[in-house]
Amino acid sequence: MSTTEFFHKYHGLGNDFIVLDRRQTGVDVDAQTAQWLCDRRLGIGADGVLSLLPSETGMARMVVHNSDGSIAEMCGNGLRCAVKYLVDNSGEKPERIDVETGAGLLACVPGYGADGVAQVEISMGPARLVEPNLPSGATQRPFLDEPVPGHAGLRGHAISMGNPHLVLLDQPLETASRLGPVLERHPDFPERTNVEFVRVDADGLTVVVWERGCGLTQACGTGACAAAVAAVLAKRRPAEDWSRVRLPGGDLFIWVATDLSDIRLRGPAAFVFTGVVPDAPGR
Ligand SMILES: N[C@@H](CCC[C@H](N)C(=O)O)C(=O)O
Repeated sequence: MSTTEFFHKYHGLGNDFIVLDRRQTGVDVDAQTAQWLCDRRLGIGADGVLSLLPSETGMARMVVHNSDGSIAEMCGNGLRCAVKYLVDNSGEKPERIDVETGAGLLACVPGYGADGVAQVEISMGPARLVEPNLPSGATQRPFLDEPVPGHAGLRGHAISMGNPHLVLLDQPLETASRLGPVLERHPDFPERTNVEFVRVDADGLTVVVWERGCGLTQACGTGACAAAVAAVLAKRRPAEDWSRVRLPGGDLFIWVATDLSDIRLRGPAAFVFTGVVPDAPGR
């Protein structure tokens, strides 16, 4: 006998997610189910599934599945959506909540509007330059403004926000759909990578992201953070100041500590609809 489970659809600047509140059972979805739920023709449709699981240190532990079923260590837009779900359904208006993620326990400060949480500022933790999921994992040497092996003329910064990013500064944004899928699977990134195509503007950045496990998205929070970190390291944007990051779905605001020990992300989160999780085909 199948039991009724509700899903909750949210988005952050058009980067959309299915939230499953599994704090009672503690059971995550499997890769195949996540892939099917995200399918825009055969399932509910989303860029990812956010499973909210019990946590001893935070209000929940968030596990992120990309639309291809793979697990991501972290998701900035997804975390803002998870915070909106958790707070709006708590009956309280806390000044801050903590959520456990693959990038650590992260502090989230909700901003309230007429319909509950309207935006969230997250302390995303440090940007990491030497990590097992980056090229630096093999060399123990940061990969910053280096030629991308096998791609003449391309230079990149490899930055982890928990999840891996290859940031290409001054790379024409329209090359994202052609180069993104190839670079996502670059052999120097052992766990594949997200890829940011970045234009540096006078007052901020314009970014298109090819996301690992989902392709082009309307916005990517960790991608915006990685792009801002690369721009600070390249001395193209100031540290310790808010930068506007323009994405296809709208704007995020990013703050980078000089020593990269704290990166902050601010942006909106919106509720779309709730429904009953359908039975999987063939069940
Ligand atoms: N859209 C997200 C990132 C989601 C995970 C990413 N595709 C990965 O595999 O690392 C964000 O807003 O950060």
